[in-house]
Amino acid sequence: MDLPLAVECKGLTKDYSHFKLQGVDLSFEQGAVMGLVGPNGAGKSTILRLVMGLLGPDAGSIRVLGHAMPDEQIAAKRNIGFISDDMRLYESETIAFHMDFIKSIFDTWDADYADILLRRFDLHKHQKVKGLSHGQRVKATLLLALARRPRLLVFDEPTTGLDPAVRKEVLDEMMNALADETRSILFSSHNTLDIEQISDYITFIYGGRIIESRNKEDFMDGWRRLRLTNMQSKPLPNLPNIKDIQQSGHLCAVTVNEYDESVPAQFNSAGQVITAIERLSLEEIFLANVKCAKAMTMMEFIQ
Ligand SMILES: Nc1ncnc2c1ncn2[C@@H]1O[C@H](COP(=O)(O)OP(=O)(O)OP(=O)(O)O)[C@@H](O)[C@H]1O
Repeated sequence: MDLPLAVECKGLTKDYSHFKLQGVDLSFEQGAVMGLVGPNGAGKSTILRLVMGLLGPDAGSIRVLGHAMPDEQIAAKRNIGFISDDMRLYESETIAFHMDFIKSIFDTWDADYADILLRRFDLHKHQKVKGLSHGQRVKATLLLALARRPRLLVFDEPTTGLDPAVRKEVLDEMMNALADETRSILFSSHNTLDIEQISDYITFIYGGRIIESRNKEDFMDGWRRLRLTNMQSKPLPNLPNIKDIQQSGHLCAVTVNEYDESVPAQFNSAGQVITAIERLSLEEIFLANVKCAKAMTMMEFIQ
């Protein structure tokens, strides 16, 4: 029997006074990692809160592991581990207290795995929360979520404020949690390296809208930077997929998406000499997407 999708959002809309999440479609299958990337205020946390049933949408539908949200959130949440910055542990209690507390609620608690995570994360279970550093708090929260063995992990900015070593530990453990092929992760991050490293799918959000959502290989493969020399100052071909142009004298760097073999041919036909065609990192794609989306928003505003 086919498993239900890990997350299936259709036409999600949420209207705040100064912000609107518009027509968000977002789906991925169990066993996959979906990374949400976008600038501050793009709507990433709002989407995660909708997925968790912490907010109700104004329009659209959400199913998580086959459960309609928010109506069936109690059933869904037995199988979801959620971590966000605004989650609070009891300051005057120990990590062990929290472990016992979660264990008393969730019969899926895996005590052996919890002990392994304590050692891996170098945490002391009798230490009180108020004495933990930021990185130790993130690791303790991750431990509490992972040791429940949820089918879906939802993380809002899991690596913000972590040093590179702790960041790696957290990412490694997120990946370890996927060893079973039906476990899934939905997470947001400003850190494009994290997204690039562990995601199967990437969704880019800007101004409450999805700009691109596809599997990582297609996402990364669709973007190129063409370096051109244009001694006779001929106009560039008029292509809708040109996303950025940097001109310096006769040298020009053109960033395109939806790249295929026909693109260089069109530049050649327009009399441009291509000196290099480069792939972009996710960081560069992020910056090009933001620049382009900002320009589009300005155009809509002016019209
Ligand atoms: N409860 C609320 N009431 C009014 N506006 C809100 C509310 N929650 C979020 N917003 C607005 O929605 C927009 C998107 O916020 P959201 O937290 O989803 O963005 P984000 O992409 O997660 O940003 P960041 O990367 O800075 O965390 C922001 O403009 C924010 O001010």
